[in-house]
Amino acid sequence: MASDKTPLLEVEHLTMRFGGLVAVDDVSFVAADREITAIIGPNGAGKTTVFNCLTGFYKPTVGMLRMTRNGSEFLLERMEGHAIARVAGVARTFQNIRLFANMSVLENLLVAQHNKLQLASAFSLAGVFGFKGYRKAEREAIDQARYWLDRINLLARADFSAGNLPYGDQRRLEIARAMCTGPAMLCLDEPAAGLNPRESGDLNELLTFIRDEHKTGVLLIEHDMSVVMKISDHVVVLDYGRKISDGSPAEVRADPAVIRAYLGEEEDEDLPDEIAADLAGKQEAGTARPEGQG
Ligand SMILES: Nc1ncnc2c1ncn2[C@@H]1O[C@H](COP(=O)(O)OP(=O)(O)OP(=O)(O)O)[C@@H](O)[C@H]1O
Repeated sequence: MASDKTPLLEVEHLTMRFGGLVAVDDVSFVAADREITAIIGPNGAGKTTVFNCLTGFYKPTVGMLRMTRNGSEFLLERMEGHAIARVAGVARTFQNIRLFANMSVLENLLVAQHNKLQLASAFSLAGVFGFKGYRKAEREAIDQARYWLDRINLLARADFSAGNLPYGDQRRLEIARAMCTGPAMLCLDEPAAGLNPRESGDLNELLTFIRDEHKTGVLLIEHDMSVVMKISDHVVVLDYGRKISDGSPAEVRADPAVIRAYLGEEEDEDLPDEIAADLAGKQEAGTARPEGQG
């Protein structure tokens, strides 16, 4: 473990089997609070399965997932997905964009705050009668949405249909939507997929802002090494479901086990430096922008 900071998420001996296939095999790591932790690895390494276990999509076959929020501990493997999001404060985005394409940009951010508004409406009565508490909650939800739209430079397009935004803006709107839920940990599944270099730069800036200004832990699955190596505080590497490396970006980048996993090298402890340095470039070249986007 690379960091001595406060643990936010402790994953212990996580194993997920699908019949005879072991998608995640005895993986342990710690993601610290207020840090960006990246989970990387070749296709099929088990990264998304880890996310699915964390967010309640799957019940792990074995293992413990302990989340600490404001001094309270939550065992995620025992919780339902909605409680993981609402009580433990784990927010997530997916590999494919899941905005409400026909709703406006602003509405997408208000929908994310539905739980808060529902509580304030006493499950509809106070909302129907326009009670003060509800109106206040509604104003706060709009303020929160406007704050994040300003942050991602979409305030002027608040009334546009989300589905008509350029691809990179949609990606950042998804992150803003997740942040409107006030999470303790933000889980992002390949947020840089399909982004051009300028959009990747904007993404890096947004994620470091979330970490530094909102003191939120970020867990990131990412293939784009220009993003991973630039902004991560800590990198965990999976291959065939097993953890093969865990450390700072520099440590992981120079780890022969990681280079072998990515480049398919034979056992060789003396890999030349340029191959290690090449790792970033090769991964970048492999990232394709989805067809018809942006
Ligand atoms: N619901 C499922 N049922 C059966 N096998 C699954 C299921 N989900 C994932 N797998 C398998 O588990 C393995 C790990 O998949 P996973 O999607 O977690 O990998 P990944 O590292 O996220 O890959 P990628 O980078 O391609 O998204 C793969 O062999 C995949 O086919």
